[in-house]
Amino acid sequence: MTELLITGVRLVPGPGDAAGALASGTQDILIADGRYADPSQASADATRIDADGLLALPGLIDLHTHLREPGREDAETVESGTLAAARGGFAAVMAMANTDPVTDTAEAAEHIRALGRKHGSAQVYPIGAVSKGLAGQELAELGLMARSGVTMFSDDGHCVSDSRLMRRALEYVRAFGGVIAQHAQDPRLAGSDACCHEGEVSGRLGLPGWPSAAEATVIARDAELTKLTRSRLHVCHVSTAESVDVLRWAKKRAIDITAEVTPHHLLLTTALLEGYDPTFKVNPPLRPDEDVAAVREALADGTIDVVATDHAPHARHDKEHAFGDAAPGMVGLETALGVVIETMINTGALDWDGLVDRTSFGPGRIARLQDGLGLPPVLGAAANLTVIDPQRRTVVDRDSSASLSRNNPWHGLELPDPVMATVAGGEVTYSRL
Ligand SMILES: NC(=O)N[C@@H](CC(=O)O)C(=O)O
Ligand SMILES: [Zn+2]
Ligand SMILES: [Zn+2]
Repeated sequence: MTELLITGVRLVPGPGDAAGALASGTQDILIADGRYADPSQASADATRIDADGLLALPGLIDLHTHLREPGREDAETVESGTLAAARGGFAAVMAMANTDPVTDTAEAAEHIRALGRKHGSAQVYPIGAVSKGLAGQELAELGLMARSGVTMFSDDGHCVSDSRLMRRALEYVRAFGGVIAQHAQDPRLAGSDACCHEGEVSGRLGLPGWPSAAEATVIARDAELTKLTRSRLHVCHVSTAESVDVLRWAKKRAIDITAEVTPHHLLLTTALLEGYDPTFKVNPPLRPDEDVAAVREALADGTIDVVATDHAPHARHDKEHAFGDAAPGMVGLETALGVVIETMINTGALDWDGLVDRTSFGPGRIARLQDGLGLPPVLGAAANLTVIDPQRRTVVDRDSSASLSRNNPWHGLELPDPVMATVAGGEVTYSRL
């Protein structure tokens, strides 16, 4: 029997009152053989972690991680990416399908799961592609992938722009309670060269524009298709006020739609593009202040359900190019919780229960994860826990990252650096205590 006793920690079990959940407040938490146990039964030789003054949250879950393995192990591997996840407080990550080969079969999904079991410092759940090879033509083997345990499907990196294919995908996953996660980008309004929010800055810098309408119109169409098929839709990386309006409208009509916002869209703005530094190139692009305010407000009121990182590591030789030619995407696993604390807790927009909902319970509900993930700690359940010091702050240094990539937009910024220990699936995956 291995026993871990976390002493004097203040537990934030999250909103709601689940039967048998540990009470909120300061206490000792015992994890015996990976499961929550009665701390009064701890043996004398239990490993002790002194967590006086720290908070314990249900383990974070990231719905949107790019691990790059198989195919681009020079940018990230399951090992390095999940190490970054553990350092960021994540107990589990959902791995996007845009690898090489694409995760578009049950075998490919099983391969990701096996890599996660072998090398993972976080639990790894594969996301299946919607279309074969992400080509947007033919549906992938959604049913077979579902039978192998896949619950979420996405062509992320590409939009499922064909309305008929989107309708078929939504119809298909409805049978088994799956969800389609859409990268909302109308390729006719924002093509593959679009790299800057369309507005004053894009005009002045001479960068191809990505209008807000390219996102909002796809969300509106997909909401209608979700209603038509009585299925379930999740919207990736929502970035604008117009998209938030569409989400509010859809939710009011009881359409089964959820949405995520990234840490970078909660804090960074279009103004950063002035220096043409490709570190700040991302899809969808960074937006102006008004949009940042709108997505924060939407996350606070629940119109946007969750935070998801869209951790998108890129090797130097793909990123260090002229702005227009560089690969889009930025890393984010290690800084995500710090950014959410800075933008949502330190501003009073969310309380700790709200943060637990947006970073753990919400993602767990959307992806329908099992294994004690996204739930309040309950005696007997597998432990997934993030221990934090919300006061701790650091200047971000891209070179101290566990990620293999250095496309870090937070480099040089002072941010909360809260994560002290992470427990995933009953195992301590990271600790600086
Ligand atoms: N966000 C990005 O700019 N890039 C992502 C793909 C995506 O999330 O659309 C990537 O895979 O690099
Ligand atoms: Zn995307
Ligand atoms: Zn992505």
